[in-house]
Amino acid sequence: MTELLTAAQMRAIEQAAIAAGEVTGLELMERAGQGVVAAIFEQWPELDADLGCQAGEAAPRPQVSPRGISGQKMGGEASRRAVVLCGPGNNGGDGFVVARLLKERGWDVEVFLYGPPDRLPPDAKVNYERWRAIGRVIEWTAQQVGEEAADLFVDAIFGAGLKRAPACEILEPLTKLYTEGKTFARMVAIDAPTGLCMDSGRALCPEFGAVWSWLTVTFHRPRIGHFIDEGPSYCGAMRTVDIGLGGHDWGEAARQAVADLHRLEKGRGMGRVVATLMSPELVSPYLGKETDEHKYTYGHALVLSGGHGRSGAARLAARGALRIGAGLVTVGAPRAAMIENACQLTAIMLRQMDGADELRTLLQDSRLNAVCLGPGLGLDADREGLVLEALQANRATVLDADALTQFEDRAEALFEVLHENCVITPHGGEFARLFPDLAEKLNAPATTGPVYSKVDATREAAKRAGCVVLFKGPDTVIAAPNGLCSVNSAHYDRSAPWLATAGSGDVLAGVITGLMARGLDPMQAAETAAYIHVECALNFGPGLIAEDLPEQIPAVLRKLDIF
Ligand SMILES: NC(=O)C1=CN([C@@H]2O[C@H](COP(=O)(O)OP(=O)(O)OC[C@H]3O[C@@H](n4cnc5c(N)ncnc54)[C@H](O)[C@@H]3O)[C@@H](O)[C@H]2O)[C@@H](O)CC1
Ligand SMILES: Nc1ncnc2c1ncn2[C@@H]1O[C@H](COP(=O)(O)OP(=O)(O)O)[C@@H](O)[C@H]1O
Ligand SMILES: [K+]
Repeated sequence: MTELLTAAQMRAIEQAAIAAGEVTGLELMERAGQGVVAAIFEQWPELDADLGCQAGEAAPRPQVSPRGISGQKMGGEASRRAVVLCGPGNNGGDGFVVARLLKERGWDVEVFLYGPPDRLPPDAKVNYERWRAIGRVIEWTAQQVGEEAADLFVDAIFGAGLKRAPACEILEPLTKLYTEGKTFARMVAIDAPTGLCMDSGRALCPEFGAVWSWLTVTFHRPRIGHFIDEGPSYCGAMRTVDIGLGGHDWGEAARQAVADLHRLEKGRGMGRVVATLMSPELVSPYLGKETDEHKYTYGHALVLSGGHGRSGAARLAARGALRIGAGLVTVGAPRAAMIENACQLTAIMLRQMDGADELRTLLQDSRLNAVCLGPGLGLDADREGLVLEALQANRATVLDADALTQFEDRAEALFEVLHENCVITPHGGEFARLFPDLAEKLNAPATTGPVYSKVDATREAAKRAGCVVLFKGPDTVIAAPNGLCSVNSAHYDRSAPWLATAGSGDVLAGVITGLMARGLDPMQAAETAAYIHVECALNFGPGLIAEDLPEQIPAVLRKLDIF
């Protein structure tokens, strides 16, 4: 399990290990530098002379292309030359270690320092001196940095200590190098690209953003900002290096802290629960079916259809619910949409259902244990009654799309009736309709950190709504009212841009509904569905349309070893 930490939590873990005498700061810095160098050669093996690669060989295309620009062939003349850009703190200290280790491997290394050497913190100062014994340090000038060329650039300017937007004289020359294609070769960020808030994934400098990197190497555990918002675009590819802090099981400690809501609210200190990064181990292990059971064991999901010509979204959701293993799935359609639904449904059942009264009658059947409303539902006045009726019936309920938009400007009315067995699944626009103040905070320009993040916003929304909120995107954030939070990332090796297709969210809503029909609690259903949804997209690959998603579920389940 991967816990995503805040910068403050990471600092606390380091300090605890140092205070306990397990390790010194200097040792951690040395391991960090070693880890960065190892990660560089893992990412670009052609740079490792020991592997016999030729100097000046072309760099492979990075896994993620900042701003979509693909990797470029680098100049051969300047091969094995590194430019290490050091800042005034311990991030700079890591940079001096990297410079020394590269020099020891025969590299030509140029080191720039931003800030006066006599103000470096102690560990960084030691490594500055060690470097000075073998190489020179050039005082930072924007002009000189902007003229550099190298096989490898190392961003060791700011990491976890970043408090405000870096000065223009730092970011401007790096932007110049980037736009001129010089850092296309290889730019590696230590801990984080300079300028990126590690808690939020937001860049602090409105003019220059943060440093576009091809590889970011962080330590112990990734931070939240590596996985949400703009973070992944700036980070390029991600590697997390073990620096020997493994004894601190922060993940478990953080989960226990959930019980203490007072501590949760204290803000960004030690008590704040971290988010979890979704991974296969966190997918519910209870998705298989047992030999002796029958269909009603696995629940009966009801998906409400929109009117004539608007019923496709409900069928997508229903298909998702059935494929994930709900025992039975019924589409409830208004009279006008009965024929089109009947023509296209087979294993999924169909019931005519016009209006809230008929929904109430239908839900007298207690076996209908999960309801999905929203996909294609429409915004007619009577739709609100359907949503309220479904919520009053106290079933596991998933609200998406129109069921959320319906309550724009009247979100409080919805929050009053939402209950703890609900999941709401807004995309950015729907989130802003229900939580305009949170969306405003999230989108407000920020120049000082830590910045209010998508994790903060989703957790606050869940608390306010009193149910699980799944805030969609390539960085889907899922939060429960008790503060539990996870991030389902479709970045790095899980990049799934083909999910940006009409109807994919409808399938997700259906899969969550199917899982809740099967008895999963709302948080687990939302997390599991979000993970499987991205896996389906990855399994299918390019050309994906929403109809393909449910059809990938069997293969994804097999891959997860679920039978
Ligand atoms: N001993 C340790 O605790 C370890 C620290 N490590 C490294 O240390 C880094 C954190 O070091 P620091 O806490 O010294 O912080 P940084 O090196 O990230 O920042 C240096 C200092 O710059 C100042 N600053 C912040 N924003 C600024 C701005 N916009 N303009 C000018 N100055 C600004 C702050 O006072 C900050 O303390 C990590 O990112 C990691 O790279 C690693 O070596 C692992 C071990
Ligand atoms: N670039 C992307 N990478 C990965 N997932 C994405 C991307 N864009 C959208 N998604 C996912 O696709 C789904 C889109 O849902 P939504 O916006 O509700 O679309 P629709 O209403 O058309 O179904 C969400 O699950 C979202 O997380
Ligand atoms: K950095």
